Amino acid sequence: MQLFRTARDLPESLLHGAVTIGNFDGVHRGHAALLERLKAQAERVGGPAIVFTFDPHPVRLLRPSETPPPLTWTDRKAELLFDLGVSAVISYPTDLALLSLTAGEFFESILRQTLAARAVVEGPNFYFGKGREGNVHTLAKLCESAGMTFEVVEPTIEAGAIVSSSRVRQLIVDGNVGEASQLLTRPYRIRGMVTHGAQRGSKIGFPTANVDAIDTLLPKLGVYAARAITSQGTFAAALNLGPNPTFGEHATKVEAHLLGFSGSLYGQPIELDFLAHLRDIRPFASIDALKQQLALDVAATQAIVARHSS
Ligand SMILES: Cc1cc2nc3c(=O)[nH]c(=O)nc-3n(C[C@H](O)[C@H](O)[C@H](O)COP(=O)(O)O)c2cc1C
Ligand SMILES: Nc1ncnc2c1ncn2[C@@H]1O[C@H](COP(=O)(O)OP(=O)(O)O)[C@@H](O)[C@H]1O
Repeated sequence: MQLFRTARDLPESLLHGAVTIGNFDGVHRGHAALLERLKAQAERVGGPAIVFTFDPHPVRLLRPSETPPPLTWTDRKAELLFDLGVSAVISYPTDLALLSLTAGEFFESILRQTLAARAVVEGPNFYFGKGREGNVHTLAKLCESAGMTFEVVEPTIEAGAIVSSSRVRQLIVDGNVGEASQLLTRPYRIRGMVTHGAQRGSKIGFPTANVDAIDTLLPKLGVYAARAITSQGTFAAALNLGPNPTFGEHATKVEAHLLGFSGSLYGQPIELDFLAHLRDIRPFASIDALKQQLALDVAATQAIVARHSS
């Protein structure tokens, strides 16, 4: 299981396998179903199961203003793909040279010369080559003439609709993180670095790690039950994503109170799994009223995290 950030000088073990190309943002159940077919094709041809993905997403280079933040950072995506049994992930450093290849050139350069693929697996809405000129019909013909197997995997349907990264993204934007987790293979996760806040949290008995430098999509503002993954262990966490109106602070921040933790997290990386939306943020008439509500949020978090762990 290896993540490659280049397609140059790949080891021999990555050649002659089954390949799928795509963004795999979030790594959802539709992706998981496609990877089952990828693994079956890999076994059939006696080679590796390879995911070829892009970093950054091609649209980020072509139309930056139209690109929402991704659901997963590259290392996380690779970790999730490895958990689903993929042999290797190639995260291609997307550049304009790659994006200007025609469908035929892309096929020749990536699938034939770089990977010497024996089988290719895609969903029906796969497009490739300059201006998205190639589709599954183009690819089927190219594969046939090159003697490669090509398989199209039908999309996964859940509750009457196709499972897609954009559907997961919408659920997250709506704060519906529980439903998003159902469509993903794991709870929705963000990462960041712990910075200094106003130093109020410990004074009121609920210290919070303020999390900065988040590089993926943020859920709707609100209070959430979460799980915090730190270098000092994994903890249940009551999370506030938004302002602190009780203190007249209106800037959005992400802060997590870790249950059963004491010590310092300043300057350290942290990852947060969103398990459930608890309530909206609101101003409280007094600090005591806020503290009473925080105690309820902590109890709710404890119950939800316990349910997730069992
Ligand atoms: C689970 C949780 C829920 C919170 N809910 C609210 C809220 O509804 N309204 C509010 O004004 N502040 C809320 N807070 C934020 C506290 O006001 C905040 O943690 C405190 O101001 C500490 O800020 P500091 O980290 O900058 O010191 C919440 C914090 C947590 C951890
Ligand atoms: N249970 C805990 N949950 C979160 N942070 C904690 C906890 N215990 C100690 N800390 C530490 O205390 C800091 C938060 O304290 P706080 O008074 O809210 O300060 P700040 O306003 O700088 O975030 C965290 O960044 C972390 O280093």
